[in-house]
Amino acid sequence: MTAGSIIVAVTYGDLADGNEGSYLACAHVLADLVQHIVTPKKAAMFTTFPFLEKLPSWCFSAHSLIGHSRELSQHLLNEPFNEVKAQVANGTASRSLITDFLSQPHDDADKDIMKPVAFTVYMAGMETSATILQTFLLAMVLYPDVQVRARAEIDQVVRHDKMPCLNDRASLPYLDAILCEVMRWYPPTPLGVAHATANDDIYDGHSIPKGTIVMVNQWALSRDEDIFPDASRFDPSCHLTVDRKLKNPFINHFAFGHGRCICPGRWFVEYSLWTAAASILAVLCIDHAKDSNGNRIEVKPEYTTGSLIRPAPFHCLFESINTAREGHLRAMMNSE
Ligand code: HEM
Repeated sequence: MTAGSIIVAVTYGDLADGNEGSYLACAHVLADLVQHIVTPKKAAMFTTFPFLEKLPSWCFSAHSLIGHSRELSQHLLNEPFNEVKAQVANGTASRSLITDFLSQPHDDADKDIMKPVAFTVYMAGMETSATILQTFLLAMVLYPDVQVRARAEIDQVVRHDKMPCLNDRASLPYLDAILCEVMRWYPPTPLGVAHATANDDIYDGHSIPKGTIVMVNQWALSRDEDIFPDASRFDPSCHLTVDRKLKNPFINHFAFGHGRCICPGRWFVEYSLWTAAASILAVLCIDHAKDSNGNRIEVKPEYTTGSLIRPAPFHCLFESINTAREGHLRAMMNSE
């Protein structure tokens, strides 16, 4: 929800109470449907047997899902946009991507482009950012030593009654290394995003005809034991040099894709994710939850499959460990 709310705020500004939640819920259902419709197995089937594309959609079991996802897409494409337009007309809109667009001269053709642009930003950013935050929490439960080290770094740099802020970032390299490792450990799009070659090409002696589907296997990159020994272990240190500097900037992470279509939201993620992770670690200890008998509930790193993966639901316990910072955080949340 946090990841989605930030992206909605940037894209559409402050929407009416209740509407933001309903759009987010709708977007979540749509993302789930797309996961069912666009699977790596189906992509392989359509690539191997291209004639399947010519068949009407009712030939496939996903037919009703496609219809429903179309309705949801139309809803998300139009409703938040129309709401912001009405806010602009009655002078209640807060600044956003859409208000910036509406404040400039535009015609219907521009509007037809702007709606999907906003929708794409929102859909591309929401689930990926949510996955990364969930993976961060999962890693903190499973690797308490990493959590303790990250909190110690924050407490050494930031006064104990202050929240960490982006100005502190340069002094907190281990936290940056954690975020790089979260992206490496379980990249949200393990097979990247499919592209097709626009022309015939030759790569490393292999001929690649025009129209070939090309995917970067991020999962293989993440499991390259030459670079990441013991790759299934969560180990932020592998992203740091001996003098505690990040080996590669976060925004160059392979999990953001490559080339012309590399994720344009990566700076946004860098700041929003850093702020969320730093705030969580500064205020809360994340631990295994306990069952009704007081026994620790074990957690395993289990993930959904598909083009976008996320951790299977897991239990964890949050305990406030700094009342002064907790007070700041609550005040910030209540002032919104
Ligand atoms: C940790 C979070 C994120 C990850 C791992 C991620 C990853 C990716 C990847 C792998 C691609 C495809 C790149 C390619 O085609 O090779 C992509 C595209 C894209 N991302 Fe992100 N993304 C994240 C967050 C965001 C956010 C927060 C936004 C918006 C605020 C965003 C907006 C986009 C857009 C608009 C595209 C399509 C770009 C294009 O086709 O030209 N992403 N992202």
